Amino acid sequence: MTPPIALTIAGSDSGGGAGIQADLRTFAFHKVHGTSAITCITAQNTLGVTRVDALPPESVGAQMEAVVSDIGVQAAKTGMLLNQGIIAIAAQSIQTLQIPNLVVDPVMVSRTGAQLIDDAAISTLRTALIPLATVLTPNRYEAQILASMEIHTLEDMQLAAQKIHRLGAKAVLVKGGGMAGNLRGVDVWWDGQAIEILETEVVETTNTHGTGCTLSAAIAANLAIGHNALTATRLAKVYVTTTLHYALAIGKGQGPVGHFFPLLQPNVLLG
Ligand SMILES: Nc1ncnc2c1ncn2[C@@H]1O[C@H](COP(=O)(O)OP(=O)(O)O)[C@@H](O)[C@H]1O
Ligand SMILES: Cc1ncc(COP(=O)(O)O)c(N)n1
Repeated sequence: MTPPIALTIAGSDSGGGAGIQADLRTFAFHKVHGTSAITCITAQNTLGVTRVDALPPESVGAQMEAVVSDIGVQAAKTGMLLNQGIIAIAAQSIQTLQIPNLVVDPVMVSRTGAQLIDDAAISTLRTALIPLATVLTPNRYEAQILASMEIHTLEDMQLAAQKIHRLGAKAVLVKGGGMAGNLRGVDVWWDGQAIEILETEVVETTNTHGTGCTLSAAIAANLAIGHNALTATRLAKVYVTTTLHYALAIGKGQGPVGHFFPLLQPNVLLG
């Protein structure tokens, strides 16, 4: 068996809900072999992040080189890259290793609005990494920074997607999880030709930890399988909505989305 192969370049979430843990689980449930280049280690649970340790940028570059030179990848995604040095080496390695199909989740601001990386890192993300993206997936707050505008309405999401597209990504998906009301289930796609509104039902749960990581990993998995970028994104949106329906009520805070639904029928594996 020779499965499709995807690479996640992202941070570790000790609580298992987001970061590389969510990415590898998402790849597996798409029958895609997951590989990883770990950028940082967070001490994290459902209540928040208590500590972050970055890996040296050279370590991130070496992990990418090791995976691609031997195993090869059909798609990659980036998640929490943390600092300017890691962003620069990730961007450089993506080019020299000629990684096709890149999903950039520009992890900069949490859903609560807290900025996670400094201004120098945001600048390198903008100029070095975003232009390499096949699909760029900012949340509401990241889109506000990248488009230099406030986002309150569906029209604002559309305008922001168009403005951000000028940074050089092939397609931009402005995600609606941080919006109000029904817009929480709406993402806006712009690829320079057509606006597409990707809408699913809103799932009423506070257990939404890992939605962004899961979405971008699912897009990368679908690209590795061979879907075009818009189809890959539509399928990923349905996948993340399903994981919200099966979200895990664990911990004292915001629990993670749940990926086990294909295993819940009797007679699958141990049943
Ligand atoms: N309550 C919800 N119901 C349905 N879809 C949601 C909900 N919250 C987030 N999503 C979806 O999850 C994906 C991730 O979006 P978002 O939560 O905005 O990203 P991030 O985790 O980066 O802040 C998007 O496709 C968004 O539409
Ligand atoms: C290591 C790591 N990477 C990314 C996120 C963002 O998570 P979300 O998918 O909820 O936006 C996180 N909380 N931790």
